[in-house]
Amino acid sequence: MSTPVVQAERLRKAYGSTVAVADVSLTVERGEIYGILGRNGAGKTTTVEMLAGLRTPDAGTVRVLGLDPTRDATALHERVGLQLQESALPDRLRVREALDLYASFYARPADPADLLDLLGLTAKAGTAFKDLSGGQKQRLSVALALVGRPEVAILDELTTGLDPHARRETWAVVEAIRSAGVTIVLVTHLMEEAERLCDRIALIASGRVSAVGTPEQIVALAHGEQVLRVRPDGAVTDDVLLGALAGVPGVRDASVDDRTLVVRGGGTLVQDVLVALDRHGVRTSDVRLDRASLEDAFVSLTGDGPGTAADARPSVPASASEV
Ligand SMILES: Nc1ncnc2c1ncn2[C@@H]1O[C@H](COP(=O)(O)OP(=O)(O)OP(=O)(O)O)[C@@H](O)[C@H]1O
Repeated sequence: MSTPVVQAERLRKAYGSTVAVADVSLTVERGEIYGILGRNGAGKTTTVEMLAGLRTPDAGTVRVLGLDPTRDATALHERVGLQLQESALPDRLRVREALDLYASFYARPADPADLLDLLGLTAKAGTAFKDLSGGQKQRLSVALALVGRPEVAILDELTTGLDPHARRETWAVVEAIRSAGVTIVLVTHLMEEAERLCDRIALIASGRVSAVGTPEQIVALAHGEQVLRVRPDGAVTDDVLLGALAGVPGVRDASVDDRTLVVRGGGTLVQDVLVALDRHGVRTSDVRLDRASLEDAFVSLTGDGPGTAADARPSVPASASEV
């Protein structure tokens, strides 16, 4: 196997008495979109700032493309593209001017016209920064991160504050960048974004990695595969419902919520549960089967309750699933 693009081992970083990153290890392979997922304050930004050489770890080691981001900053500057949260440019600077300016920092920059095209900004080349929409500003910040033709792009909270349409457009851009051969480290607190884009995800909670895997593996790690909801016809007591499931294969967990039986498990769960209920005289015409979501997995693996969504930034639409 080729050398990993990013290899971080046992990273730690504290700000005074606040331990932002307690113990983070991760390995990013060439060509993947690697997600760093966790709620606000989990330590994601501090982690990627150490990967980018902007902060020196208190302990642990980082290698990016085999180099040390702090010691070999000059060599890595050409090879790592960085898009940090809420990047700002002078109001009057026009899109094309910003790209030309950034291109001048590199020996072999990308063609600004190609980048504008890739990011859907060609029609905005002459527009001042202050007149761009939120999504266009984000896409410009990605263009600026890519202008040095990096092998790795680190993108932090890329779609925070964007409406669902702009968010989807930005996701398409991330996929296009990966198709162009760039390895991507994507920081996000949005479940949907991680699930949709990432090949692998590291779940981070309280400065530690609580799980690493493909979105499917993480979901499976937490819960198995299925969540079944059954609403009985007519009045049935909770005891009868739960009693009917005793010893049924595949059932891992069952509860009753507002007269609905919620069963988690795997295998032939639906069939096993419906047969068991029928045997106990419970009739039902309202059955729903969901795959356990990444959000369920997150709660189960990190111990963070769903109420944590209240910590999310207010600019993020409520429709997005947040951690
Ligand atoms: N420069 C700093 N000085 C002091 N504390 C900091 C600093 N930067 C971050 N922290 C604290 O470290 C912890 C981790 O912050 P960090 O920004 O790495 O988390 P995050 O997961 O990226 O969250 P967010 O998405 O909100 O940026 C938080 O408690 C934060 O308040």
